[in-house]
Amino acid sequence: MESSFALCRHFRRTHFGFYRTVDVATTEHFATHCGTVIPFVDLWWACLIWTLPAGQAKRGALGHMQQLLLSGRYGDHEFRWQKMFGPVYRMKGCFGQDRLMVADPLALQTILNSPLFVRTGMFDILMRLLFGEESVICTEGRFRHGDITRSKLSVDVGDKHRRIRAAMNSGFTAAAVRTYKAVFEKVAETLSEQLENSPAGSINICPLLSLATLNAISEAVLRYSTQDLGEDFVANNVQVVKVSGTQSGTQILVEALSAGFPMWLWRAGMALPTTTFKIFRKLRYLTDQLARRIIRERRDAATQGLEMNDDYFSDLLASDNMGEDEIIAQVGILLVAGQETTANTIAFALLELARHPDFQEKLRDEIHSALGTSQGAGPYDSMPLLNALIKEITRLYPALPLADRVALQDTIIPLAEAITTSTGEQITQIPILKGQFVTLAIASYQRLEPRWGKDVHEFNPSRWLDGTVSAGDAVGPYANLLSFLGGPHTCLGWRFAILEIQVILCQLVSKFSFAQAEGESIKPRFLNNLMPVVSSGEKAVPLHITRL
Ligand code: HEM
Repeated sequence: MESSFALCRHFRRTHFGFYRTVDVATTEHFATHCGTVIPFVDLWWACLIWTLPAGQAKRGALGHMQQLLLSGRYGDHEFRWQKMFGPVYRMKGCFGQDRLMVADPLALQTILNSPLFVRTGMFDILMRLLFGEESVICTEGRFRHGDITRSKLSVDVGDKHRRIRAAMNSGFTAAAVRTYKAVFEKVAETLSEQLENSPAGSINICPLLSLATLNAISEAVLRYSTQDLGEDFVANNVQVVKVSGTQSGTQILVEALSAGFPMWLWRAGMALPTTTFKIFRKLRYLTDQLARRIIRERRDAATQGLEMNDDYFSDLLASDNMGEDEIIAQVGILLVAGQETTANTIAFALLELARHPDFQEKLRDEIHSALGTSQGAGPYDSMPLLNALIKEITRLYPALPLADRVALQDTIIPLAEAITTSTGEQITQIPILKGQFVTLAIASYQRLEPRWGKDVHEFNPSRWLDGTVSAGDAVGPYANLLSFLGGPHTCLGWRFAILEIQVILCQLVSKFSFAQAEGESIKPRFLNNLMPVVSSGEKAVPLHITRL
């Protein structure tokens, strides 16, 4: 450890001239993360920020966040910085905060698997407010001096996460997910009918996909159709999706300032009568009611001796691995985590198919011959073009292109490849000081030329078939990508999402042809999720869809 501290001091002197050691005790006050943005408008801070002289002062306060989060197309600046500075570099967050951008695979793997790095910032707060402290995504505990000691954080809380994850995993193993195939096929059929009945002209496929993916999770995991969820639930869900997809410089600054607020203040803030908070409060209320209803029904069925075969919630209740409150807390995260992420992935896939009609045609041929011989679990995993397409979309459009972490103590992270520092020195490991903010640059990692090929910014599914992609270490669970993250918090539903995407794409491409709507430029933007946005700033993928 001695040498690592020496290296830290050396690194700090040479490369972080003015870098400040943030004491763990004060980490929270520096938790001014802006990597994920939600439209909370804290009135006091908003007023204060609006009083900043427009233009330069605001841009100065935003640091590099302006370019990182507000560029016309996600990655315009970030991918250029990576080209200029390599896979690890320093940048300025809001109000002069030092941030380390990390896209090196070994460094990412180390951080994701280390208890010394915890999630921080608005994303974390949002998850706690929406789903509660018992939900699997929040069981890590928020790092607050006085609340929790460092050893407690890494041992007790890690144990709780492991226990809940293990119990929840029963519905997301490869075998369990295969049983959802019929549900996905039914969802894809409903979607096809909706497309057939849509008026002629271009159709924005995003709202239909959002409903389809909500339907898939609800049917597969809860055994409820969207009708069973109720109109109120579905309408509020549409609102949640809408309010989550906005962003501005003021919002980023407000969030940067308020991300360090204690949770009790945030919870109290949830009572404010703003539109956003009302929608979020309703989501919590409705998911809580829904969860209680499900548990009541399952308990009643058990009392009456009714068999509930392959029912996820009956299994959770029977297993005794989670308390009732813990089970209730998982309903919201399950419904929300897999909805927009999956819907946007399918929307980007259809968009790229519309942009590449030749590939679309070849894929259609593959689907027709594979589905003609379909047996049992279906041929989805053995369709090369389909899977190359899904991997390529997942690479280019990760739902979460950035994730923020803070270091709980001084440590060293190794690099897969040496980097050259500002002083010309070559280093193969980076000393990290406690309190350092680290951004996991997921989208940048997925555009590293040595790993994915020279044309990393192009849509080229063939890279997955012709040996261009280098095997490398297993960083994430799927195709070495980090779109489903990695480490203990790897997406619980990644297999579910892949099968759902396979089934929906197969049905749609076999029945319809997709072409771009003229004159519309669609770009990926990061508004909580990476999403397709049209020139008006709205989330949309308008396509000409023709029944074959
Ligand atoms: C293309 C679709 C999807 C993508 C790209 C995706 C991505 C992610 C990512 C990046 C995380 C980590 C978030 C973090 O810890 O900061 C995550 C976590 C999670 N995802 Fe997904 N997800 C997808 C679909 C799904 C589906 C369909 C479900 C469930 C049915 C699901 C359930 C979850 C849950 C429960 C977690 C929390 C896991 C934990 O903290 O242990 N996801 N997902």
